[in-house]
Amino acid sequence: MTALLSLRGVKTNIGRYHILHGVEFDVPEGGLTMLLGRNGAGKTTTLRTIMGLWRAHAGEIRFDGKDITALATPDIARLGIAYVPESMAIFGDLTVQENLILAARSGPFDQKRLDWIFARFEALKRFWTLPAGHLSGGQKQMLAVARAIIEPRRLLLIDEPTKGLAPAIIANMIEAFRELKDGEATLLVVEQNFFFARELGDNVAVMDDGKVAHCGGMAAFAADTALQQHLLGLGMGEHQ
Ligand SMILES: Nc1ncnc2c1ncn2[C@@H]1O[C@H](COP(=O)(O)OP(=O)(O)OP(=O)(O)O)[C@@H](O)[C@H]1O
Repeated sequence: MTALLSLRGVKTNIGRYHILHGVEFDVPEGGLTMLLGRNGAGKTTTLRTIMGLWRAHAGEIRFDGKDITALATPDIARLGIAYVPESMAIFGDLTVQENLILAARSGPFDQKRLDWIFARFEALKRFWTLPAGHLSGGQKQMLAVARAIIEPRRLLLIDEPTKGLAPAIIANMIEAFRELKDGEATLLVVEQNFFFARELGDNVAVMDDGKVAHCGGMAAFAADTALQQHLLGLGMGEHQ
């Protein structure tokens, strides 16, 4: 399978701290790659570096064969890459509707797509005209994901989408991500919820101390409790 995104020898410093020490992995086109690792391993920094929000000072990031390492964030977004940060990038003073209007950059909503989002994240329909700042944490998370998928994207970078979500909404998110990855998009998802990771991941890259320590298929990783113990501290079956 060809790689839609590939990182080679990526090093990122934040101020005087060396955070990424030569990150290397591929995200195959189509399907979902899970980026796992202990707290502080460098997962968020990796997503931010791909998006140009931190600058890689060494190495190379290629998207669809093009070197994007030195591009500015808006130019990276224009190539069809969307990023949902852990801190939920939504506008609290604007309504749910206005948040989605701003995210739909190419014009009016595709009603079929909006209905598909409403079917999975019903609260967004219910609170359509409410300022987003009034939503619960989980509902804000739904809105942040909805903003990223309101238009078709080639690659979605999503940081901990299930954080603070009730199990029923996690099930809807699994369904939405499964449909996206089987259809138009490739996904790279940081996740701590191992049930979600195992359910959805086709591939996995596991970070440890600013590097990728393991990458491969999710099925093999999910079956290897010794490797999980070594890289994550706990087996995936122990986290539910
Ligand atoms: N703005 C910053 N200034 C200094 N150090 C930072 C900054 N942001 C992150 N770091 C450090 O970089 C390292 C990697 O952080 P990062 O957020 O990428 O890890 P993570 O794997 O996403 O962790 P978590 O699972 O806890 O979110 C950590 O040691 C963190 O303290």
